Amino acid sequence: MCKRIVFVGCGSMAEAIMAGMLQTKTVDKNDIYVTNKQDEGRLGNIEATYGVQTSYDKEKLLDLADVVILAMKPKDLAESLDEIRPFIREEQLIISVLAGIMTETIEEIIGKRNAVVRAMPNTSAQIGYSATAIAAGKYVDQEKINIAERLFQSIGVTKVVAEDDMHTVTAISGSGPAFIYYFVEAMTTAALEAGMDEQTADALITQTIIGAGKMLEQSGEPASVLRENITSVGGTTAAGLETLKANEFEKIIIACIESARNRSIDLGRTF
Ligand SMILES: NC(=O)C1=CN([C@@H]2O[C@H](COP(=O)(O)OP(=O)(O)OC[C@H]3O[C@@H](n4cnc5c(N)ncnc54)[C@H](O)[C@@H]3O)[C@@H](O)[C@H]2O)C=CC1
Ligand SMILES: O=C(O)[C@@H]1CCC=N1
Repeated sequence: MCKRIVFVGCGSMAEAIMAGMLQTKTVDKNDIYVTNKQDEGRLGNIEATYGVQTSYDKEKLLDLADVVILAMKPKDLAESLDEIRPFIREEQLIISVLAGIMTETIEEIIGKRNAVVRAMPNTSAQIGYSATAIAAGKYVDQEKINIAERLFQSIGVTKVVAEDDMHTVTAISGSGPAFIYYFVEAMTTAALEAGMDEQTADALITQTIIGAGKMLEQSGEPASVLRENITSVGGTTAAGLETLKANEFEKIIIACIESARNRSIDLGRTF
C-alpha cells in the first residue's frame, strides 16, 4: 500500500498499530510519519526503534499525509485538532482510534467534508492479532472504507460495523484483552498460592488461553459446547464452574462490559 500515513499521538496504541503495519510489510517505514505532544521526548525512541519519520512540525507532516490516524486520548482531541485543523485537506482520510468519540464530533471540529473513519483496534495489533471494528462517518465512500480495512487487516481481523455498535465493540474487543489478562493474573495467583512455580504456571496458563482461542476459531463449536466437552459429571471442571456460578461470574462479566460501554458513551458526551 503506497499511502502515506501520519500518526498524530504516539502512545501505546499508535505504536502497536505501527509495529503491526511494519511487521506485515503493509506500509513501508518511509511512508509512516509520527508526531506527538510537543513536550514529550518519545519521538526519538520511536524513530530509533522503527526507522519511521518523526517530527513535531505538524504542518510539515500534515502536508505529506494521505491518511491521518488520530491516536491521542479523548481528553486531548480538541487541543490536538486545533493544532492540525488548519493543515487538513479535504481529500485526506481521517481515522480515529479514540474510544467513545463519534465521527460526527470529529467532522464538526474539522469543519470540512473529510472522510472520517472510526476504528477500534486492540493492543494485540503489535503482533498482528488485533480484532478491529471499523465504522464510517457520513462523508466516507466505499473506497475509503477499503483503505481503512486494508490498513487494519495488516494488524489482524477487521469487521465493519454500524457506528452505534462502537461502544459495545470498545468494551468487548478494545478493552477486552485487559479483562482476559486480569483473568490470567487471577489464575496465576491461584497457582502460586497452591505452591506452583511462576514459570511453569505462566507457560501452562498462556498455552491454555492460546489453545482455547484456537478452539473457538477452528472447532466450529460454540463456547458453550466447548465448555460442556470439558465438564465431566462430578469432576473438577464442574466443581470450578459451580464456584463461578455461586459467585455470579456471568453477572459480573455483564456488568464489566456494561461499565466499559457506558464509559465509552460518557467519553463521547464530553464533546
Ligand atoms: N490502549 C488501548 O488498548 C487502546 C486505545 N485506544 C484509543 O487509542 C487512543 C490512545 O490510547 P493510548 O495509546 O493507550 O494512549 P497513550 O497515552 O499511550 O498515548 C497517547 C499519546 O497522545 C499524545 N498526545 C497528547 N496530546 C497530543 C497532541 N495535542 N498532539 C499529538 N499527540 C498528543 C501523548 O503525548 C501520548 O503519547 C485513546 O484515544 C484510546 O481510547 C483504542 C483501542 C485500544
Ligand atoms: O481504556 C481505554 O479507554 C482504551 C479504549 C479501549 C482500550 N483502551
